[in-house]
Amino acid sequence: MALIRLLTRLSGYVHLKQGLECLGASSQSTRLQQHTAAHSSSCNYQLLPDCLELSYGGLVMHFDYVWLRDHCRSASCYNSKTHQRNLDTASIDLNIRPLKSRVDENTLFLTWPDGHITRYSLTWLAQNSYEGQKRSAVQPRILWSADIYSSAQVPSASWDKFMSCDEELKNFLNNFLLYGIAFVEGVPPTLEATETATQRVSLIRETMYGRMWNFTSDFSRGDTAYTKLALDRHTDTSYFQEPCGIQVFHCLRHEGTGGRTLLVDAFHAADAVLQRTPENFELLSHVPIKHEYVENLSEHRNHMIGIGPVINVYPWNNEVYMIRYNNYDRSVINTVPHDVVRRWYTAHRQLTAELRRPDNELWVKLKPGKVLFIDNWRVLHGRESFTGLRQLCGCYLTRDDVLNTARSLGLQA
Ligand SMILES: C[N+](C)(C)CCCC[C@H](N)C(=O)O
Ligand SMILES: O=C(O)CCC(=O)C(=O)O
Ligand SMILES: [Fe+2]
Repeated sequence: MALIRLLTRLSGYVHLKQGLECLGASSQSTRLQQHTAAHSSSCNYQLLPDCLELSYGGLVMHFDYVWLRDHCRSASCYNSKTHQRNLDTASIDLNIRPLKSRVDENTLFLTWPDGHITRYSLTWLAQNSYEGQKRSAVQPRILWSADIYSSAQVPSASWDKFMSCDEELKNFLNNFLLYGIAFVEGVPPTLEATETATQRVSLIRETMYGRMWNFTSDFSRGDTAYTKLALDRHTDTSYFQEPCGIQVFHCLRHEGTGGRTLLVDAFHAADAVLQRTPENFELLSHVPIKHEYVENLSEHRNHMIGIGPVINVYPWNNEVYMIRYNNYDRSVINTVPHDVVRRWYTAHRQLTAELRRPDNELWVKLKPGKVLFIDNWRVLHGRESFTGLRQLCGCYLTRDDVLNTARSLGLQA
């Protein structure tokens, strides 16, 4: 079925071919070339009937003319103080083409039928072209097995520096973005200090579990998390339309045995599925799955529903950005026919086998003072069963605000 779509997406040839087709049909197309003397950055472009083709920095790119007019950054079209568009896109003639064009070393100039001139920096065009985006990752990451993560010896942030020094926060966030987990050590074992640590990174995302939570195995809520039972690897709040981006755990005390935390890089597992069986990856990234949380206690009544595929990818580069994987909270499958259901179960089994490979399991014992941040869109968590009193506090964070902090420190996020 959609495998063919996936393969064309991955091959990256489809648009190049379209470009050549418009070249073939270009009896009236203008052919202009310019070789700049500077370095190796030679630039060629031609005005094809329905797009501008630009070769620059080793890339062949195609820009639609309406797009080019829409992305004019001149003072009348774009407010560079607010970074907002002034131009009314709906006023652009959908058949617009430039009247004149030229290029110098770094800049392409287009003159539009009304005389308006747009300047585009060639590097800006390369960065913002579809062809450029297709090759690059939105979020560079290091996919890990337990061995890869352990050998990397990723340092934990230390509480004092973390709170006072931006460089420490930046390193922490850099590790968090690369691996999907990061630790702060030396945090006072209190809910208040945990809250202070999280607020250094982001806004707290309040949910029906509260803002900061502090829980033990008292079954105070209608969920297995509030017991002493083992929990298999999963993402939390898969039953939200937008699952919580980050989860924070701080074990304030444990007098007993067991209770270790399990962490698994689900993007690494998804990548193994993609490499070995692309049609299974395709199914997991297209079949909509419902997750549901139904709580019916006298003090707590909640009914949450979230729908979306297990693997969520950006369609232009097939990069995975979010996984929903929670077999406890997965609800009835009733939106696909039985033959697709069968193939989906096969695909889900393969992903599960990858997630359960012992070499993908990172086990850590959370101790008072050690705060764990987990990317809940990427890294699954679970826990071993335990005995005794175990008290865990933490919260969820707003993903947008974590990424915002990272960007403000100069990181790609
Ligand atoms: C973390 N905290 C104890 C507050 C909530 C646990 C939520 C558990 C739920 N089954 C889920 O996976 O989303
Ligand atoms: O008890 C734990 O270590 C984690 C439980 C859990 O999965 C959760 O609270 O989300
Ligand atoms: Fe959980």
